[in-house]
Amino acid sequence: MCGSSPIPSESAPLNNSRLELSSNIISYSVAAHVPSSSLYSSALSKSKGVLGKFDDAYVSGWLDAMKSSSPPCKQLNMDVISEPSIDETNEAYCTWMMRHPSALTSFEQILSSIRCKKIALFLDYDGTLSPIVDNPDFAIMSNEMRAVVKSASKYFPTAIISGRSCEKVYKFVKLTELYYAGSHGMDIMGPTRKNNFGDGHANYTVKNDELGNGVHLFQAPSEFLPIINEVCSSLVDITEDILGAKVEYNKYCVSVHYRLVDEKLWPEVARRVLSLVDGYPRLRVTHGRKVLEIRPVIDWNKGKAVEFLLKSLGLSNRDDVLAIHMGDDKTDEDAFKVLRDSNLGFGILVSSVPKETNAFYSLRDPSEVMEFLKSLVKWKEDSATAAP
Ligand SMILES: O=P(O)(O)OC[C@H]1O[C@H](O[C@H]2O[C@H](CO)[C@@H](O)[C@H](O)[C@H]2O)[C@H](O)[C@@H](O)[C@@H]1O
Repeated sequence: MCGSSPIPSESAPLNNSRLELSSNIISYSVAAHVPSSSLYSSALSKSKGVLGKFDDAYVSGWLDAMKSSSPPCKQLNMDVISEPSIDETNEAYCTWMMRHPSALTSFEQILSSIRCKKIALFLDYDGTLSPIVDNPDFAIMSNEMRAVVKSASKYFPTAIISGRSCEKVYKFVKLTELYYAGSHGMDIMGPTRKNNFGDGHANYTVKNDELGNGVHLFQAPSEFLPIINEVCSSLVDITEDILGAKVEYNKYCVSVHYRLVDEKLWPEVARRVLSLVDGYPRLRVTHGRKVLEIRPVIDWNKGKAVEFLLKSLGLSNRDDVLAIHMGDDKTDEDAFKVLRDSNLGFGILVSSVPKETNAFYSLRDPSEVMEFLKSLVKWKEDSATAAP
């Protein structure tokens, strides 16, 4: 599985190209893995005349990233993709685990570092709280996972930090007691009962809405919204003939999924997306797990969102606070790095294959995430019972 180079490079070169998106639009071509030859020719001919600098050499840089952006799927169980188990991994994975030990087997060690500290929890959604599935609309969180996240939030301030929009991730999680940082942290909401955060921040707004009556604590400049809407519509148009391509609107970002696109057409997906975004100097393209993400060129990411939330919660610059961020994606590295560099806490990478990471610990998959959260809650409950 790991081959001669065991560390997949999810951070392969992404340009700072620009792009934008649309409204509540989700386009999903028919779910099938192998497009017909007529679809091939349709998809390929559509691109003629727009390539320009987006030639094969340029696109191939992206292709490497696209191919390595999610572990290969070994088994299909219903709609859930089971990634390679630890039993199937080779020596490289074991070596990697020595550098990024399991947060479960290291739980006692973790306890020794968090005892007497106030914990803040930052949780990615896709691939961390829910398993990676083919169709992003079906990335359902189990009731058991929801229950343990709810229990954790009773003891620790807990935030979901996702590439999805706040509204969308809230529809999956459905817990009003949490903080939500959607669009990779560009849209942050908190529960209404704790509405004294964000004072003095330039982008602070308060607005009740359908998100459990939450309040907005931070938002990227609203001028990006029409741009994103426009780009989203264009992306839907230019990918409609690519079987399996899906465009997902995430408010300040747009995702172009290619998980279900035949691999032969991946260069075409990249070419079209890069070409379109190139016309939007204020947008750029990054990649996640079998997804290209179009987002504003602003200095904001999941790491900044973690810092913002810690400050908002009165938890920054304190020796008695320890933050834990758990995530599976390249975008989670910004949060891992902030915690590592500032000594504010540590990251836990959720991965069943070796990856370059700034996280200290690792967990294999969402089921291990759930076990870890359960252990944290149990430790807290036991400590409360044992207290005089
Ligand atoms: O930060 P996250 O919460 O991890 O969001 C990142 C992207 O997650 C979703 O896509 C990923 O999960 C899908 C469902 O399992 C999967 O089909 C897709 O291939 C993955 O890339 C979400 O749909 C994207 O919009 C998020 O940006």
